[in-house]
Formats: sequence, structure tokens, C-alpha cells
Amino acid sequence: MRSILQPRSLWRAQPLTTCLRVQFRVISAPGARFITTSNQEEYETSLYERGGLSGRVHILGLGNVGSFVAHSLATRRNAPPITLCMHNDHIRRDFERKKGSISVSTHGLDDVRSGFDIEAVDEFGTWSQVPSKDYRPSPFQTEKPDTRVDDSPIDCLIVCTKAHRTELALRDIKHRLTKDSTICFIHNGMGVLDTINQTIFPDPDERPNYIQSVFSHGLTRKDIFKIAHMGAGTFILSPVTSGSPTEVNEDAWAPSTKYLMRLLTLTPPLVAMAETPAGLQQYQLEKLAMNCVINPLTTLSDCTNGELLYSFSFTRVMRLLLFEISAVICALPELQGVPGVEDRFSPERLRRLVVNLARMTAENTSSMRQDMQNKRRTEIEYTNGYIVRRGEELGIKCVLNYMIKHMVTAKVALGQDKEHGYVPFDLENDIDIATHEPGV
Ligand SMILES: CC(C)(CO)[C@@H](O)C(=O)[O-]
Repeated sequence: MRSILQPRSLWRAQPLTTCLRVQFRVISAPGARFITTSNQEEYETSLYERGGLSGRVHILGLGNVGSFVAHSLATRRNAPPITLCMHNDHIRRDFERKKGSISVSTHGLDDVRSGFDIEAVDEFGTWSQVPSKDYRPSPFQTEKPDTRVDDSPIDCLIVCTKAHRTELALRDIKHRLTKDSTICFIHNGMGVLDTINQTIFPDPDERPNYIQSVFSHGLTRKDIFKIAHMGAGTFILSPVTSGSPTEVNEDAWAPSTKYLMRLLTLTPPLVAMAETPAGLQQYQLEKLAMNCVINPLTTLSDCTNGELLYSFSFTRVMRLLLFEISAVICALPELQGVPGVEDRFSPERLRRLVVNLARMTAENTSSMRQDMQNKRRTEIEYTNGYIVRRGEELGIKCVLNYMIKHMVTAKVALGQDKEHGYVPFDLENDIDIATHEPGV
């Protein structure tokens, strides 16, 4: 009976046959989101044992999303071994300062989890296991723990880096990924996988398996490895397969993909669900449209998401941007023939989605604004930049998105350049201050 009272989330867009092979017990009335099974955990274990997998999950990119995913997996009663991949010594030291733990607060209550393994990469791209420190005070504690080289293959990797950092981050770890591995990508924007296929895994026969996703939980950083879960969202997942885009075809998935899909969809705090490739693409495009409006406007105006709703001028700009975005999405060749696309991506429906999201996340600082404030590069090339690129392919000029993209890039560069001392680009076209004519 006890397992029935401890439900495991299984809120899916589509039923998975791997799930159907085990016996479900619905825990409340019809239509309930939570289902549990009597032999789930046994089944999960056998799934990776049968597939010759270690069951270990590596996480690359330890910002809000990476920390939340690691923490969520650690809350499972039968948590998998989790390795946090650290790219530099600062993160490792920060993590040690936090005594090797990640904290997530929900409704003001902190939940702290530990027991994570750490791997760090050196300047030559070699990964080493960092033994976990004994955090009790001891006179024998060494400052820097001994490390052991570990460049062994990785079964399951979750990449939570920003869109524009994904390629760079994968360069250091690609030698540990084989065609049997599965990478789950979580980032804003679109077009990253095309870049990864061109530059990191150009040979389709040696390429790892991919899971694409749309992640919509609201997270804010309170401190290093301490985040607040501001708004419950969902985590929609779809493995990339060569089969029909309108079907979830589990038989075509590699064992590591099956294992990771099952693990994520059975981790309640993630509210993860499986979708068909075509279904996921439409969620990605909806999220893209929202990110193309909220993120750059909050960045350029340095305001919270909710503040966008209090100005007539913002609503005008939103509307004009969405006309271009809607025109490009509705003309995409991959969506031709999909029923209801014109309605789903009409400027008016997209506007309602944007307004609702801005209202729901009113207090939030968008991720792009956070990047701008921290003088970091933004994801603009994969949001408005993606719309401009796809528009060019289709003969649709997206001048407003083009302008917004450059304004955001300029704003971030300005912040960075001011720190470094900078040289203006356009010296030859000075305007004569007296005559207001271009000088020679
Ligand atoms: C909700 C959202 C659009 C803005 O906070 C979020 O996706 C973000 O910050 O990128």
C-alpha cells in the first residue's frame, strides 16, 4: 500500500509502450496525473542491466537548469548515480564550499541534496574523477583532493548549457560519447543540433542518440548551487529518430535512450513527458516565439517580464515582432501539411501566449536579461537570429527581428567593451557635429 501513497509522476502526452509493459495502478480518480506501478523500480534496474548500461547520468552545465535536474534526480527513492561535469576550478571550489550539495527551494522550503560525483576537465581535455571530500572538519583534510583520470565512455549525458555554449562544451567531452550514448539537450532557442551535427559529430554513423526537449520550469538563482523553483512547468521530451515524426516509436530507441527517457519521465519534480518529434517541434516553436519577444525586450529595457505588460509601446513592438515570427513559422517546410498550424501560430494566439507567460513570470528576470547584466553572451543567435535565418531561406525579410538581434548584441557588447576600453567600428563615417553632414 505504501508505494501507492508515494506516487511517481507519469504525466505524458503519449503513452509509452515501455511503460505499458509494467502494471499500472492509478492512484486517484480517472484523469489523475499520477500513476504508480508495483514493480517500477525493479523494472528500471533491469532495463539498464539488460542494456549493459551503468545507469549513471552525467550532467554538463550546472546553472539553474542543470542544478535543478541533478537535484530532481537525487530526490528519487532509487536515485541513479549522478556525475556533475565541471568545466573549471571555480565551479568545483564553489561546489565544495556548498559542501557538495544542491539546494532547491519551493514555496520557501529548502530541500538540500548531496551524494553527487564530480568529474573535472583539465586544459588538455582529460576528465578526472574528483573524490568527494569528507565535509566533517578534520586535521587530515587535504586542500585539493587527489583525482583519478576517467575518460571512459558516457551512457547518458544531459547538456544544460546555454545554446551558444553547447558546441564548445561538447568539444571537451565528445571523445567519451559513442553511437550507443544518449545526449539530452536542454536550452532556449533552436538550430543548435544543426551546428552540433556539422561540427562535433559530422559522421551520422558514429553520432550519439539525441533527445530534444522544451523545459518550462521557472527557476531563479539565490546563491551558488542554491535555486528557487518559482513556477512549476513541464519538461517535454522527444528522442530524435529517422522514423515517422508523428509517432513515438520506442522500438527505434537505443537502450540508453530508453533508460534516460524512463528515468526522466519517472522523476516527479521534473513533470517530464514524452512527445512525438512533430509535437515537440511545435512546442519548441511556441517557446521560441515567446523567447523572441520577452527575452530581448526585457534585456533592452532592463525590466522584469511583468513590466512589459504596462506600456502601450511594448505591446506595439510585440505585435510587430510576432507578425514576422508567425509568417516565418507558418511557412516552414517541415510544418507544411500539419493540421491547424496557421491557427496555432497566428500572431494573435502567439500574442496571448506571450502575455500569459509574462504575467505568470511577472517577477522574473529573463535569462537573457541576466546574461546582459552579467556581461555574458546571450542566446539571441538561436532565438531572433534563428527566425531571421529561416526567414532568409524562405524569402521573408524579418527586419524587426534583425534589428532586435543587433540591438541586444550591441547592448551586451557595450557592457563588455566599457570594461575593456574599446575602439569604435565606423571611424570613416563621422558626422560633422557643426553641419550634421557625414565627414570625409
Ligand atoms: C519565461 C522566460 C521566457 C522568461 O523568463 C524564460 O524562458 C527565460 O527566462 O528565458
